[in-house]
Amino acid sequence: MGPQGASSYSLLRLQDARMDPYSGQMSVLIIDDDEAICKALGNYFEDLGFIAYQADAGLEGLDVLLECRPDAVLVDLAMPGMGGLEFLARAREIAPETPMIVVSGTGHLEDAVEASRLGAVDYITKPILDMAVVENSVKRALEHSRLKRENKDYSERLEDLVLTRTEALRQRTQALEEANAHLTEEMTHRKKTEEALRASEARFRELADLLPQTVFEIDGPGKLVFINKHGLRTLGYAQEDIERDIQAIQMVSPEDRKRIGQIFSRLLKGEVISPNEYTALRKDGSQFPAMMYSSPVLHQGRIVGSRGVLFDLTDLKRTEKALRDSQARLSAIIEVFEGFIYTCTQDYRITFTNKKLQQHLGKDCVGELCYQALYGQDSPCERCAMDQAANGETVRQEFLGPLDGRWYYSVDTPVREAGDGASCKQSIVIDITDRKTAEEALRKSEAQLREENIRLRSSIKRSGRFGSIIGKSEAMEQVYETILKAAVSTASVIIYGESGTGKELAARTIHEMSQRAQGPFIPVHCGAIPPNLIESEFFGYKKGAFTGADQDKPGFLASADKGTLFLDEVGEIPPAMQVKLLRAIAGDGYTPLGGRETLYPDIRFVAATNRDLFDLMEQGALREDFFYRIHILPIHLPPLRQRREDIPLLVRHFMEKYAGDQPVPPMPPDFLKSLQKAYWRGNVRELESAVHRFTTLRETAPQSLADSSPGSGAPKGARPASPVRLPKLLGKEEPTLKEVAAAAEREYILQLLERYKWNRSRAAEILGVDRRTLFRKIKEYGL
Ligand SMILES: Nc1ncnc2c1ncn2[C@@H]1O[C@H](COP(=O)(O)OP(=O)(O)OP(=O)(O)O)[C@@H](O)[C@H]1O
Repeated sequence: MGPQGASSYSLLRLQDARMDPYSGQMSVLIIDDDEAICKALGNYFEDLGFIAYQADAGLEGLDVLLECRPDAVLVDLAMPGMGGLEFLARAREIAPETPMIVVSGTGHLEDAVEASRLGAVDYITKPILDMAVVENSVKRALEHSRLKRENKDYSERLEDLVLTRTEALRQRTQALEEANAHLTEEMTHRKKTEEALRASEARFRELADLLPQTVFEIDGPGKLVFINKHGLRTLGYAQEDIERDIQAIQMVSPEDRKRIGQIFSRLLKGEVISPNEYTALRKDGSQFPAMMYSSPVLHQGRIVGSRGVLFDLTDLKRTEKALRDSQARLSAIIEVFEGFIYTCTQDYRITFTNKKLQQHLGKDCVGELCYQALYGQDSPCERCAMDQAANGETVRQEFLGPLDGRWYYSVDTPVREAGDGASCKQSIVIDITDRKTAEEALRKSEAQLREENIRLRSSIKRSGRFGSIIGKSEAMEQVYETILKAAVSTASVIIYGESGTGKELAARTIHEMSQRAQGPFIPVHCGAIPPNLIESEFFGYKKGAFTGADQDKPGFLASADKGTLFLDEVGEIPPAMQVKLLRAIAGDGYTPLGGRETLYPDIRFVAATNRDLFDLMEQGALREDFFYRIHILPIHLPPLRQRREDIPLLVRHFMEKYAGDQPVPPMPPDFLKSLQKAYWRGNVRELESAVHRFTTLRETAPQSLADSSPGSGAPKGARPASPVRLPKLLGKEEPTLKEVAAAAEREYILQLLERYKWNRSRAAEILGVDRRTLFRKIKEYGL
């Protein structure tokens, strides 16, 4: 009997019976040699919706089991051939999971036990009185089998799950360990990097502190985090300000702060920012122009801030302004410049002409050939300085304009244009016709002057007089030459000569021949001024400057303004006064005693001395700087004994002078001879005195005659003074007592001076007065 198709089985019933939650028809194999039972059971289960397979023997049952794989098996025990127990044993091998239910008519307990041992899940005895018993048993068996299957599946799935999860866990643990190791390595690396970064930051800041520019660092949000020492100083902050609150330091003006913010955000995006100009701000609120260069600061590939340098542009701006100003001035000068200015290229093309030249030519001539447009030539001018200009030389020359016959002075300079060397020449041309004419006139007048000079010399030769100076000896002619030179110069003059040689006379002549002749000539006898008064005498004083200063008094410097100050006996000025005088001579001015204002007089200084100034310098009595300031134009007046040929002229001159309106008295025959032989230690002054005495007293024995032997130079012992001859000297019948005393004093001083060969120190000693007092008396009495 083959498997038979089952009648429809209610799925709903199956689901109600919770036998099979999944879709699909259940099947049951019924094995029984009793056909009726087999059929009844088959029909019954087919009615239930099962597919019912039927077999009438054990062996056939095994085949169906193998082929159809029923969900449950109902098997009889006692069957011909293979019995139920053997089937169970064999079936357990083929389909161990399929539930087997025994339906037997024997009812032996041993069979039931054996069937159970062989895997039967239930044991139903025949006759089957209620098919529902079989149905329930099958359903239970199917449920059990399902549960078992499910359990097995679940166990298997669980195992798989555990295995999968365990593997996943292992992998995750391994990944975590690896990640941990990586992280640790990363952290170490980062730590090292950060340490290196900190060290390099510190080095950067140390270096930045050495730079002479403002170096700063700003973080991402735009806040100052570092500024070097120079920056602090430039912005007027102190180290404490940084320590207190570095972010309070504002480097730029409030208006520029916004701009900076925008620039930093661009910088943070990695943009390259070109340098910008800002108005930098100092702590005290003052501002200055500055240029800022910024570059991004990278940390691990990320821009975290910026670093920059701030340059103070004050000097640059000032220079730029000065340059602009000077350019403007230059343009203004070019605009009003009275000469011609033009530039041209190396192929003689005009590139620029100034207004003056344009007016002169009636057009600008730019682009035209210079030699044609300016000089009316067919080829470059012979004097053209183009080649020299190309070599970087400046050429100055005078030339006669070929078109107008006027004289010009030109300065040709190379014009260097950026990059291409001496690409063209600039010429400045000035009309010098007037100067040339004046020069010509000057040359003519010089020639006339020379002629005049010659005439003057020959007139000196004839008359033996140069201004008020008498003498025509060669030595004196040389003196006149130097006086003339001194008269046309403004340099300081120093006159050397023994006492009485005419130093003051020479100084006065210089003054009278100079351009200052209309100004005052102030002689100062420095040796006669008491040291304590010297400053007030020279500088003058203001009312109230000291006790007794009851009104302003101008000093010698004020009196000599626009004239000549003659410093006689210059070596007698004390060194302290020399310093002050030096300043005044050098143009630094002076201040009167008790005054506030510095005065700058316009004075020509002429000094004189009968002493050796080098000796005085060595002794420390004369400052070197003072000496070199006054010793510029020296004049040496020769002593009278070295120009005896001038004596007759001088005698004649003085005799006329002292005779006044009276006729010149006749001179005894030997008198002139004796005068020419005398030593004349007191020089012209002494000679003048002798002639004076002769004219008034008819005295013919000058003291110097005593030393007339040639080579004699020193007094030969003192002799008693002659009685004083007063009444005649006074020229007055009844002089006052004061006049008599003064005349006696004058006469006695003169006698002493003559006796001691004008040795004033000796005379002062005998007179019991100091040298200054004696100097004063000599001047006072005109000795
Ligand atoms: N060459 C001269 N011709 C005419 N007079 C002269 C000449 N030299 C000197 N004298 C007269 O001699 C006198 C003295 O001259 P002066 O005072 O110029 O001499 P000094 O060298 O300045 O003397 P000291 O050094 O003593 O001041 C004056 O009266 C002056 O007129």
